[in-house]
Amino acid sequence: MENVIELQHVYKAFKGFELKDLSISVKKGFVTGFIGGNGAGKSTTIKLIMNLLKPDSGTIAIFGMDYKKNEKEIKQRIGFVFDSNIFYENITLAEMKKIIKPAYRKWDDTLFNQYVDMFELPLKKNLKTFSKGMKMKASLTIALSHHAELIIMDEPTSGLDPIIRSELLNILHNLMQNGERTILFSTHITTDLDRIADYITFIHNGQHIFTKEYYKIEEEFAIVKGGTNLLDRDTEQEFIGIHKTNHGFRALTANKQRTKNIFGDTVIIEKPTLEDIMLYTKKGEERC
Ligand SMILES: Nc1ncnc2c1ncn2[C@@H]1O[C@H](COP(=O)(O)OP(=O)(O)OP(=O)(O)O)[C@@H](O)[C@H]1O
Repeated sequence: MENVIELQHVYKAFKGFELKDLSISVKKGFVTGFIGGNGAGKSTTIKLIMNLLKPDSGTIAIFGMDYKKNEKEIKQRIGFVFDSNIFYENITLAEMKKIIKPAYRKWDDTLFNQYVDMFELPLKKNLKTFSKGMKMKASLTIALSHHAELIIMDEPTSGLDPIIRSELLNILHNLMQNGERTILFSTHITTDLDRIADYITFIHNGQHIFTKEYYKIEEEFAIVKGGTNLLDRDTEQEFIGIHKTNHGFRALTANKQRTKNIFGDTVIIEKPTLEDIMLYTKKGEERC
């Protein structure tokens, strides 16, 4: 399967933060949900992927190409759906289009007008009067109007109400039907990914924890509940993180089958959410 994005051993340091040896790939034709808590390094990774930041070491290939030689070609094929605050606010959407259109070889006015109609966006109103949801749709319209093959979205649903979020997720779902498009979608609203993500990439504290097909996460990981009498130094090692109360424990395992073999019927095993995986990974780290 073709990788549209490939990071190999990428290292980037800021004062007090490091992205460490990040090797991740994003597969063509799928939606990859990019998750991690606040400050995990999602935006930094996206900036590296967009060439808005340079890695200290390691390599980044987009569509198999390198930014040093092929920046223009790569940028033609990416649509970046950014945080609404980056918009030039004192112009209309029609004026915005005029500025952006000449930069793209494949700009398509018909498509632009179709999305403007579909999203019910006003062309002649100042962008600063747009709501967050409208800004998101305007940003997506621009990405789609130049036939972007790779759409990168940094926290696209944050700050949107549930109705607009749901609408956006439906739009993204429909966009994926031709199999040619790839979406990388960073979020900490993990429930949004239930509906559209094929793969999940999880980073924590600047480190890549895993990239997995969504359905495999549910096959491999599990929430385990039982009495604290079952816990000792050895059994605790089975879990990524444990939460103990007076009544018992709740823990996360990355090996559901092994946990079943060890604990049998003495524990309750449940399906984890992505939020559980993020929370217990943090808990596990605190325990160390
Ligand atoms: N230009 C910069 N200079 C110095 N430190 C930075 C810079 N950009 C990001 N950082 C730091 O890098 C860390 C990771 O930030 P980043 O924005 O990548 O995280 P994130 O996963 O996107 O978080 P959030 O979900 O809160 O947006 C943070 O500690 C942040 O303060």
